[in-house]
Amino acid sequence: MLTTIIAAIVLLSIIFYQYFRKRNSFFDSLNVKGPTPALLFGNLGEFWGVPIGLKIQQWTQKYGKVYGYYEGGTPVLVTSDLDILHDVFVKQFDSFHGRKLFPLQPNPDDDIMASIFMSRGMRWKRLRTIANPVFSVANLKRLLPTCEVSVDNFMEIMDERCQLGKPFDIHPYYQQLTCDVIARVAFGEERDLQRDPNNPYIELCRELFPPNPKLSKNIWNIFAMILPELRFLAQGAQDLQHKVTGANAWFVLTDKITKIVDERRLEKDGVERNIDFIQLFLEAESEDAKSTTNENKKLELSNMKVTKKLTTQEIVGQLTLFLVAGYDTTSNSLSYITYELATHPEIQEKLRAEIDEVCSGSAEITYEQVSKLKYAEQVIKETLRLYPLASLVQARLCMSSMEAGDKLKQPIPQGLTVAADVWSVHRDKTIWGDDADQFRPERFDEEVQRHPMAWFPFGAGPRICIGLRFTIIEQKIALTRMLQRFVIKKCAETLVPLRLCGAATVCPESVDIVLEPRNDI
Ligand code: HEM
Repeated sequence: MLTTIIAAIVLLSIIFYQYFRKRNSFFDSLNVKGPTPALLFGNLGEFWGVPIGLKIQQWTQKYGKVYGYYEGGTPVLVTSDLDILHDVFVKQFDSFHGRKLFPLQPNPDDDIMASIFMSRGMRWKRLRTIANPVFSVANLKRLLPTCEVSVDNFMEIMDERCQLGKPFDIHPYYQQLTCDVIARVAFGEERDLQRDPNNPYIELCRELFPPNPKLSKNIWNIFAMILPELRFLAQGAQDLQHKVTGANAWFVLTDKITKIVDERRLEKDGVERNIDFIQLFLEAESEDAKSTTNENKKLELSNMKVTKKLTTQEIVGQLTLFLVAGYDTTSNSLSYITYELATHPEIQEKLRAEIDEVCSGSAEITYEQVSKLKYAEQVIKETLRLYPLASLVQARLCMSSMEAGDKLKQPIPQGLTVAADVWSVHRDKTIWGDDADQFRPERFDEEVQRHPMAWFPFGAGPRICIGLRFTIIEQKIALTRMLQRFVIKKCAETLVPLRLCGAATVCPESVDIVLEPRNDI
């Protein structure tokens, strides 16, 4: 009996060992280099304590512009080659319309709440076609006054911080601001959430973007990464855990937002409201859930017709995503900008001069004024060049085997994830010059012709960030009000250089500054 058990254990060990070895030789078979994977974990262990985007950048320095690593059992091809990136994100979109799959995410093809972000194929096309007009110039103009209300409330808080005259970390305040803005424009929130200790969203949002994710919270995630074939077991275990300990932040948020959408539906006609995303989505709503089924196959964008209808669950899915996407990215961007302005007083002065010239004397900021803030736009672009904070999501799943770029010797196989190393591209001296690591917004002023993939903090191609114009407006309004009133100063507590952390996005550990009132007005 004992001998049989030992023999079985030995046999199983040999089978597992062979299986993991074969799995870890995927890139060898494609003749693609990369960091050596550990038998079970692949290269997961190397992400410990380092944001993934930055680890990938370090590997690029070692292995070059195309290499592969293993996220547990999932091989990921990384590239910073501009032509391959252009093929994957733009030219060959029909073969790369799916995003990288996260280990425990619901199946994007049949999740009834799938957002634009997660969906793919026909379903993505349909959701994107419906959501695009929400961010049209006409709607952005209508949303601008709502944004201003939030920024005015934010300025009151900043006034108080200024009067205290003490250093403080501005990042959590920007998080409150962007959460408030998106809650107003997405689902018509009217309370000032920035001062509300019971803000129903902020802690949930923070939970979804922890600066230093704890292993214990992600145990099922890690299990699913190591054994993707058994992810259904991890999924079941996680569901059970949620039943016992309470749902995770995403589901709590979707519950809250479902209630808001339901209440709005019951609202009588004629209630006066600022325009918001719910309103815009409800106009495109339908009960026809069947119209959402996806055909996860090669897209033929040019021949595709889409039904302009949304189900209630889809509305909730989109709103939850907008809240989460709009909150974290924009607050990080504003924090990085504040750091750069504090450490580059001459750039801050130049930006202030532009703001004074374009916006002086007007109580409200108009869309036309925002559009004239060219230097502000350069400051935002340069910040996002140095800190492409959302690089993790700049990846695609190859939906059908495809040749990409001239430098790959064989087609990219179906099912392989291709990730962009945006940090390396954005700091590449051959693209940006010897001062690539310096903060110099003027570089976006020059008439230099660059490759279309040289700067892409918002992604590229048909799946480029839908909130791009919205976030630029929001950031310009916040910067305008800040510089109209204060001088942002670095202080002994300012971490120079910044320490970066984060998981889903790369964020500054803290941005400690002092606000001084302007003495020239
Ligand atoms: C500084 C601010 C922001 C940055 C850096 C950023 C960055 C990105 C990136 C890199 C992507 C992936 C693009 C790709 O895969 O090619 C993305 C997608 C997306 N973003 Fe943003 N984003 C920002 C703000 C926002 C805001 C304010 C919203 C909504 C209000 C938003 C909504 C979305 C959505 C819905 C997608 C998915 C688009 C699709 O798959 O079709 N983002 N964003």
